Amino acid sequence: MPTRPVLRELGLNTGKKARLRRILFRHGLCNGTAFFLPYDQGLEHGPRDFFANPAASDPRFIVKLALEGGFNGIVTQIGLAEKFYWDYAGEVPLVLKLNGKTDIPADERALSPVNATVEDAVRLGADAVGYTLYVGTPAQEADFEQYRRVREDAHRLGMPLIVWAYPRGAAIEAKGGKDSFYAVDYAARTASELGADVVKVNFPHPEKRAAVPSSYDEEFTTQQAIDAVVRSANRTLVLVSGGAKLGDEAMLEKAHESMDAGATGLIFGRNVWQREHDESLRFVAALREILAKYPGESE
Ligand SMILES: O=C(CO)COP(=O)(O)O
Repeated sequence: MPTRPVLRELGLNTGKKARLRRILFRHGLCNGTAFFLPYDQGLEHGPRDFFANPAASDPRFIVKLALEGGFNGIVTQIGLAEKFYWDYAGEVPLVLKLNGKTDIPADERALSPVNATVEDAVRLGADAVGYTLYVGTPAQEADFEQYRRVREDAHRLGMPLIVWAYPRGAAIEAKGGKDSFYAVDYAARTASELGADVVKVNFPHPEKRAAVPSSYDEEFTTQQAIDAVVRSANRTLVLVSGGAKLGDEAMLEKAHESMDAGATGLIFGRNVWQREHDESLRFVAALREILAKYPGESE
């Protein structure tokens, strides 16, 4: 079983360490695990994601949920951070997403353009920045180059860098798809090799296979698959994403398996906020009970 890396093993400079500690421990409010509330789906998927709970289209609904649910941070694009974070600045850590795109064009040549800078994140009082890296698309080369500049700025300004490592494109589809074990494992390794402090991955599905024989053909359990993904990320902290809304039992099971594998935490959006406020908080409390079993070290 892989072990979860601790802060001193991550090669952080002082600013990154200070900010990551603020996120993971929140001055004693949190236990060294991470539970993020992402809120960039309005850009990435469009307002249809709010149909299930129209109240969630208001960013204030999300920040209230983040505060009452004891989240380690919220994730937004710059427009919402500029207009809504002022009221809550310093109360809940902000992760500023630096790139993003709509889902209107097809994914095949996916490249998520940068629309904000690490300097913006510093000005807004953010404790981390997020970058979506599409692994395996024909635009990968340009993506790596764009990413390199963000990584350099994040290092210079002491800002933790969280990489949304998303396998995409026809080559990935041929090898089992974006949430196959192959694709998620490769994406985790890529983010680690390219210097991410934290990587966000989808939960791997070992039953999704390539059409042609591959090294991922053996029968793997989901636990073995997520163990391997965390091992591939090595000294990059792993966050496991929620994805489209599933049954609560399935989500709690996913959370258990991820934490057992050595993940640092969870980043669940739609599964949390596509329901009314009290119902969200009940679900969050069940997830927090799981995270409470995996306290981390502060050094
Ligand atoms: O990280 C995420 C979006 O940025 C994950 O969001 P979902 O849980 O809604 O898939």
